[in-house]
Amino acid sequence: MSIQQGKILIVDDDVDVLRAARLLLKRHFAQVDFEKNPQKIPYLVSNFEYDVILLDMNFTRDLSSGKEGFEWLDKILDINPKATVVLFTAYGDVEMAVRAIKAGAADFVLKPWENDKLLAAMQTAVATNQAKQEKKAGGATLHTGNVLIGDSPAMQEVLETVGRVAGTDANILILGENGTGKDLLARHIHALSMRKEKPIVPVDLGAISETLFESELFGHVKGAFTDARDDRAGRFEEAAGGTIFLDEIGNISVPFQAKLLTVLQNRLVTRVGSNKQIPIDVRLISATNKNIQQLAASGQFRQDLLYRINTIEVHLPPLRERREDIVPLAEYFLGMYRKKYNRPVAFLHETLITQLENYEWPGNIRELQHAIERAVILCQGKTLMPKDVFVKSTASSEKLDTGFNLEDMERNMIAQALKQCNGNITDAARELGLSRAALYRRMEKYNL
Ligand SMILES: Nc1ncnc2c1ncn2[C@@H]1O[C@H](COP(=O)(O)OP(=O)(O)OP(=O)(O)O)[C@@H](O)[C@H]1O
Repeated sequence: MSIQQGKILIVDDDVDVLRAARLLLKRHFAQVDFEKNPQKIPYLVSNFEYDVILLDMNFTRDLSSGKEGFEWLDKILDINPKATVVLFTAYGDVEMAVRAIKAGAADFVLKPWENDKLLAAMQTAVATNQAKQEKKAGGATLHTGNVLIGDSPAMQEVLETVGRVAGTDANILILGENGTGKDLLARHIHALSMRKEKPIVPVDLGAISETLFESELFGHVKGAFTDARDDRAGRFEEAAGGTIFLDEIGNISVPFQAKLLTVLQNRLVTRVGSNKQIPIDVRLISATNKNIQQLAASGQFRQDLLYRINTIEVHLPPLRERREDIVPLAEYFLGMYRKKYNRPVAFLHETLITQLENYEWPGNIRELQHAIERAVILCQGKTLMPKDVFVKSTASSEKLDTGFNLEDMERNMIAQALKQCNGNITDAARELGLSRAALYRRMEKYNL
């Protein structure tokens, strides 16, 4: 028996499954980590590189539809679009397998599993992932690269401010519309700080349910509630020595604002179900796309919490207010995706440049990035033309007359939800019952 190179993460809330799968896989792969709490997935996937993630489809919240597995799959692919995920389920059927593969999973294994089958699926997945990585080694940057482009005067001002404060421990609040680069800027600040050797732990507060809020942020002890089978550290403890990035902070309810404020004031957390106070050592960066001053003025956001988190306030301007960055960003994404997809295209046509510069980019850099990615895939020649980037949507006009079309209906519902929520992604995702990542992927698919 030989040990294959490969780093595997197993996520399953059934400890027996974890133990048995790990025992089997450990005999064949160099490293096998396991985690029983799916809420840890974003942290693990952001901070460690796994060749394959073996993901349970059915966690305690919902025992058979696999919905939770699909949501976690979406999240993983949002953090790392190149991740290789194999889904694991006791309730699987062919239909679910097909949906899983369509949603981006590499494979599907049924529980109870046959050792040979699980092993074969994992070996293939590891090999596929390693081939993908070798291709990438030609120099292509990750989908969500860490390069921050910003030569415009507006961005230079932002970068100058963060350059001055990154090395201090000051709390920073980043304000900006969806897709302006708040997450990227938070990582940039962390990378410039004295805490850079320690983790940055992102927490999407818009995606955490009220019931999980406290246990997620502050941790819990065994027996604190029905599913608390072990002691677990919260995100504040995980970020020890590093940075905690509280994204979508404008979304939390007033009672939780009070709890967060107490933790930030006392710099102590108490795990749910315990009365022991644990000191925390973190740098706090928060972000929101909401008008937080207005929320504070109307009583929806506590003024004292706002004072606590916005020692330094950084406004990330929308792309339409830094038009000088549009072409450098477009060129950067062009280079990144031509390598990723191995396409011949290398130039932006002059007319396209003018159109890119004049467009309003309501979805900001994320919209530009998706538009260029799609165009690179579609473009046949060496020069990207306006028609490659500004594709007219055909979904409703061409297909509806053939009768009901599921894709058209989905597209229309998403468009309506976005309109109703004034383009706010978090609110629209909630209305539609989707994760933000899933909504982004569909917006990209339907060119919305
Ligand atoms: N200045 C930049 N240079 C290069 N890439 C950028 C820049 N700003 C943003 N991006 C890219 O654009 C995409 C969106 O950025 P990011 O996720 O940081 O935005 P955000 O403001 O946090 O969005 P949201 O509010 O929707 O969560 C990411 O893929 C990011 O890497």
